[in-house]
Amino acid sequence: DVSDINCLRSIKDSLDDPHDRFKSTWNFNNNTEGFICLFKGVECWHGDENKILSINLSSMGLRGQFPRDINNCSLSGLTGLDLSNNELSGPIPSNISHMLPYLTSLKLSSNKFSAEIPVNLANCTFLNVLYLDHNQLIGQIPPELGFLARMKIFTVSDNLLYGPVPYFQNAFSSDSFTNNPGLCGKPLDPCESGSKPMDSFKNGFVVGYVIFSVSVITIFISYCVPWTQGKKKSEVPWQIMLNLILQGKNKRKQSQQVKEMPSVELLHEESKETSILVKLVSRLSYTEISEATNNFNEENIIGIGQMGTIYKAVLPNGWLLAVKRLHDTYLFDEHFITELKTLGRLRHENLVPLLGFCIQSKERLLVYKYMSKGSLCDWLHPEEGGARIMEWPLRVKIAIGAARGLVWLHQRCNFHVIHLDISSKCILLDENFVPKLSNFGEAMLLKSYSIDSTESFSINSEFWESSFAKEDVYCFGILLLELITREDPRSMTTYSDTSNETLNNWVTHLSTSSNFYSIVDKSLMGQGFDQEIFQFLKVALDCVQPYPDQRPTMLQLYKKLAAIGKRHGLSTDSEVLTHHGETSTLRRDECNEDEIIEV
Ligand SMILES: Nc1ncnc2c1ncn2[C@@H]1O[C@H](COP(=O)(O)OP(=O)(O)OP(=O)(O)O)[C@@H](O)[C@H]1O
Repeated sequence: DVSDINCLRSIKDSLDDPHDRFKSTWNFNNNTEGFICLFKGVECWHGDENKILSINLSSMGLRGQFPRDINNCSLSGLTGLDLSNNELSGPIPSNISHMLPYLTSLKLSSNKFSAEIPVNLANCTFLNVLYLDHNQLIGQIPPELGFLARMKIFTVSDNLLYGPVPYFQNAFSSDSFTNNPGLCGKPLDPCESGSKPMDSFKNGFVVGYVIFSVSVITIFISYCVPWTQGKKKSEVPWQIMLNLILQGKNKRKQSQQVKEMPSVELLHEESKETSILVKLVSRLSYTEISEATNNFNEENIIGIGQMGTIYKAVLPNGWLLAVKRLHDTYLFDEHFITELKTLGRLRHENLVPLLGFCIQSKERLLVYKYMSKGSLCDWLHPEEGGARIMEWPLRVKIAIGAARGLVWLHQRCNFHVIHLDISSKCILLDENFVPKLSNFGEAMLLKSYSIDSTESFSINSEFWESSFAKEDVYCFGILLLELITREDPRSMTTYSDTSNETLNNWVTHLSTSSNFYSIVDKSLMGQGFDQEIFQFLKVALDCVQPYPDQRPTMLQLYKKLAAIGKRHGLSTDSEVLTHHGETSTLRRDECNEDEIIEV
């Protein structure tokens, strides 16, 4: 049958067979009936007829994606396909039932298949055996698979699945579902009330949010990964998944990584140091990023910072990203690495998610989630002619959220992060105006505990407390003043060589100003918030005290702001307040392995 021969041709073309385990036996220079039945892994209905019954290409070290043109095989009724124990990646085709309608056995175990299990599999109504275990499949098991009445063997263990196990007519043992981050329900532990997506709106929202976050990443992977080289191709999904989903389950030895960090001089495309960065953040394809930004088209520029130009990137499916393209490789390599080694491994609701990076010859790219409302600076100081209303409650929300992010950075277990560049420019706002700290290019990463005082990163916590962290507190104070006065502290430093002095003069002027009303943003006055604004001002002035030990810690500051913000329905953060206590550092045994890590 010609179609079966073409089917095999397309499979041969689409799979990468680096060890030549099957391709050399698939010789098409033969026209005798039944010649394909002698191909390795091919079984025919009858040995003298070119009609394929099943294909078994397991354990051959094959690479590539699920063979897309396999649908030619459907005419004769291919019933078995075994691609298990290879290195295949990418999604399982969403139209698999059209490709292989007569499948009775599908074995895809131990590969790197990602994305969701296609619902369409439920239309392969003859399926008896379905092995999808040991892959990187995400999302829920489509409940429709439960309708496959003939299914005798089914396993999805060791994937990234979550949500309820569907009801199957043939009950499968728990082994079929183990080692997934969030599967529940028979035969596993019962789902907590709410883990079924439809139980309530709230829970539906939570599941939806997870799906949304994972989908963004997955889609990004599926568009960007196929163009990356060699082994990297298969590593990317794991990096992202580990960062975003399994953080608690699969924590890295962060303190060790502090020591392993690459130095600037050694950073180039294929260096070992670059591969260390790959352990932290996904390495992405230059071609894909370039395409998503319309070849770094001027029209895609959304901002120009000191370190680089920010482009809006649109993936083919419409998802939005922000790409920072560094201006000068040599000057900014250090910032580049610092951003990756700090922000790259942190996930928190008040930090902008850094999704990936790219190093290609002189290009250095950082890829972030797109924050649709831009930076706080853009809102407080719009371009000439633009007027942006910022009500007081919104400013309170932003201040508290940003403080929350900073407390989290200062109080982390394992290592602390000091931002050292806090300003309204580094606070990005998502579509709900949730503030997200960005620009970690100058951040400092410090080990929380000096287990071994000879280690270069060990540092006396008292010294750390009084100098570095209080630097962030000072900058946060300036930020609060900016929120209250709507004056741009940068404008005070731009034209002056003695910038700090000018800034200090401004602060002194504000703190000594006898007339509170003269310094507050006029648009805020008389709205019923005057007393609150005054309380904020007092907190801000505490932060900008000349001596670091006179300033509050970030935690104390956060608590004060949160107490003021209560009136606006902004709940205090129990994780930060009760779990981390009053002190600036925690004893190691107080460290909770599951620190707040939010997508
Ligand atoms: N993830 C993002 N999503 C949406 N817009 C962003 C994002 N990151 C940056 N921007 C926009 O690009 C602008 C420039 O950002 P960028 O971080 O490069 O410069 P900056 O804040 O001026 O800092 P610096 O000068 O220190 O590099 C921001 O003000 C913001 O409007």
